Amino acid sequence: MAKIGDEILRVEHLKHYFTSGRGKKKIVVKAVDDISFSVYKGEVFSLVGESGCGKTTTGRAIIKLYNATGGNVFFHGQRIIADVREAKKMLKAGEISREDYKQVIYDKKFERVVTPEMKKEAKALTEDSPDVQERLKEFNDKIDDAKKRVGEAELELQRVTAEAQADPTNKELKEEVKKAKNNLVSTKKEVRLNEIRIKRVKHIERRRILRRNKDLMRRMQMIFQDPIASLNPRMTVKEIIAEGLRINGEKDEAEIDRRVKESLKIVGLVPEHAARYPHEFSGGQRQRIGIARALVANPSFIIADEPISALDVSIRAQVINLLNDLRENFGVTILFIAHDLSVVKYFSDRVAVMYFGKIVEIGDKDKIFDNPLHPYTLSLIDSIPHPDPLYEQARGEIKRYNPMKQHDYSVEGPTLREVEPGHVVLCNTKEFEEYQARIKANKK
Ligand SMILES: Nc1ncnc2c1ncn2[C@@H]1O[C@H](COP(=O)(O)OP(=O)(O)OP(=O)(O)O)[C@@H](O)[C@H]1O
Repeated sequence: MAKIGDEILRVEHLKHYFTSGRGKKKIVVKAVDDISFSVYKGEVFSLVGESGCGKTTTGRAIIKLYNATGGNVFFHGQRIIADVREAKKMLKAGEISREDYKQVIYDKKFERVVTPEMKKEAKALTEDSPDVQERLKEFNDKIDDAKKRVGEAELELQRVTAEAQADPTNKELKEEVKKAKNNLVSTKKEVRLNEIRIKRVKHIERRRILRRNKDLMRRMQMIFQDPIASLNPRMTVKEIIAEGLRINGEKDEAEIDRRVKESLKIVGLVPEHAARYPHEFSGGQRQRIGIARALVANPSFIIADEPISALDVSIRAQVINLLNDLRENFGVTILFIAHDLSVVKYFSDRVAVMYFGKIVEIGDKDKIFDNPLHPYTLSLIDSIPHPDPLYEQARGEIKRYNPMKQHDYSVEGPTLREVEPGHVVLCNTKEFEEYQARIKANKK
């Protein structure tokens, strides 16, 4: 098992709402409704839940294929999604300092820097940067000082020119005019020089921000559910895999070639495959191409959105084993989105269970599968088909989750609470006590 380490991703109160229609006909679908969790280096963290509960939307919001409605997301400690509205509320309520609020604004700009308006945003961000502000102030002060001296030099030149005109034979005065002219030119040059310095500082900062942002987001990659729809049929395998490298500025053809071949090899394909088109491959091979495309960027974190559900049962295990190898050999952390619980049980370290846009339970795989607490998790686990047909026949009807019947939130609503170390359940106080009693009884 790979060593599990520091927090690599932190999701705080993430929301994603889809809206359609206007006015009275406006419909809001709260696909992801205030979810929080962390993912640690080297682990496989699975998001499970029935179709439509918001798993895919969560993955897409994290990698910024969607613009999140609210919440914060940190990746390698850097905020990549920032909630300005929430921060404003917290500032008003005195819950955060003005400095913290400014940081959120700064991060919001950083977040947007990966969109098409990259350069524009980086420019705005540059002008806000405290370091840049300090340097710009230094140069602006120099410009102000030099401009003052330009004014003085102009007056001096006028004065000596008038004197020289009044006394045209005076050689000394002629010399003074020359000196005054030179002084004016060099002082003007000083102004110009500092203006250029300002431009350069801004330019360098802008480049630095863009690079930081690209480098960071490149470390997060996604593997999609449908390997057919997610590969451009008109591009060769090499072009598909190399696309990400080219977008990120790689121009060296030999290097591109080397990295494409390396990625193909890791996913079990051969270099000769690079010249072919996606339709020449089977479903499983196409998914391998999708994985190679993600891998070429050397990611630390992969969001695998139902990567095997569109594949033939016979090749699912191969793709899962490949993902497992990536984790073992390259320390890649995986957010695995799936509804096939038997795969999740085999493949995950920790599991989060989602129901209608909310997380209802998070815990180590063993806790979720052997000792589920939330009634929705119980019904989900209960619905896993058992390999023994006799057992299947005997177990009777699967208990369906019915939130209206199974909870009483009339007095107190639920919040996510830690019922035992590393095991969090959505519950109110009464349920919390029941769950704790159940854990105690199970331990006896
Ligand atoms: N582009 C969209 N526009 C409007 N509603 C959407 C959109 N995409 C998803 N939804 C809705 O958001 C909710 C969550 O969908 P999502 O695809 O995230 O769920 P899921 O758990 O990944 O489901 P599945 O396992 O079927 O992929 C669903 O009610 C879905 O209908």
